[in-house]
Amino acid sequence: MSQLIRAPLRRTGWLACVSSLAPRLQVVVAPSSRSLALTPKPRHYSSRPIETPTVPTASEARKKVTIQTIASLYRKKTPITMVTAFDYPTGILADRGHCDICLVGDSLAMVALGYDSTAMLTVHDMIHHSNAVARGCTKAFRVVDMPTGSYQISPEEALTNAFRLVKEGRAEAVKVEGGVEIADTVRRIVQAGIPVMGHIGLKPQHETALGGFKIQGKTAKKAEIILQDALALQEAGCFSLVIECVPSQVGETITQLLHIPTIGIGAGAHTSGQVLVNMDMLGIFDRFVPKFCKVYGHFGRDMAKAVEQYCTEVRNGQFPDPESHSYAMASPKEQEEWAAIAKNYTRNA
Ligand SMILES: Nc1nc(=O)c2c([nH]1)NC[C@@H]1CN(c3ccc(C(=O)N[C@@H](CCC(=O)O)C(=O)O)cc3)CN21
Ligand SMILES: CC(C)C(=O)C(=O)O
Repeated sequence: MSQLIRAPLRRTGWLACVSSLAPRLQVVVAPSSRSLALTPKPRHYSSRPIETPTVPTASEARKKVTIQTIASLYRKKTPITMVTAFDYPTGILADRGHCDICLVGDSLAMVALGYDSTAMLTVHDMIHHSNAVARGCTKAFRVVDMPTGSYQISPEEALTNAFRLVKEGRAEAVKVEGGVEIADTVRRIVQAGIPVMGHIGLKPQHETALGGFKIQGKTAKKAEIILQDALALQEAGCFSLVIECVPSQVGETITQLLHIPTIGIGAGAHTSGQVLVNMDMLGIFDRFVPKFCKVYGHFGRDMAKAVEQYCTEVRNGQFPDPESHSYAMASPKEQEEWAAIAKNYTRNA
């Protein structure tokens, strides 16, 4: 036991979980080589635990969020929380933050891949990112954006691509932007058993047609078109709708007129839930910050500071520390022998 887990003095964070599992795994004494191969071996980490644990244990214990959980939160008028994720660590973050829904949004094109818009993303890109998120996010309900061009050609092609996101990308639901014009497509996907989230108001995939990321529904007539889109998507079977960048009154009234939950982003305080892009609310993406976004931490700045400090310490010899960040030979005797061996070698010019 002591050889397998060299218990550090401070057992915190993930290492605490690993070492607390170890005794249970250890009592399995393998009677044959076959079962030996099946016995899970505790992993040995010689690294120290991180100083500040990031795992509140209660979060690990929380139940899987399903589509019924979402419906139940909506019935109880409990605000529904959604945050975006695009890879393994941000998927973990969605779970540890106790988010109900984790959205693999196509905003990842801008915040994770550095594109100027979401237009260039492919189904393959979304599968790649969604899979990484699914490895980190196992509790929140995972919704994956269908990239532009993957659902507009025909309902058949949309269904094929939705199934790819489910089968290859482990999506639990897909999200599509649009209204009346995509209702048949939504119906087709829903009938095949894949939950669909709609997205109305500002549709970032229509950016060039709209002339930019602009507030939608500022006049009563334009707000009514958004309402009609909402009703068409509800009718087609969407389990929920994102409403983006509309006046609060529009977000509120549409929410009141629907019997499915609305998730707002820049749609005021009276939608059934809220969503933000992770890198915006963490203060990491700073190419632009939409007015609707609240920045909850300045991690971009802090991360840059940390990398800068590391470089400074390497340059001035402070890192690595000869004790805490370095390894020793097996014994002083081995060390002496190694020095003696090294003397037999000369440096090539
Ligand atoms: N980082 C990031 N955050 C997002 O929320 C986001 C993306 N990327 N990419 C895809 C879409 C684009 N979105 C955006 C982007 C910018 C604004 C924005 O700056 N809007 C103006 C409104 C201007 C007006 O019409 O008056 C604002 O001032 O908030 C809004 C939504 C939302 N999505
Ligand atoms: C802005 C949110 C709702 C989204 O669709 C995305 O992240 O792509």
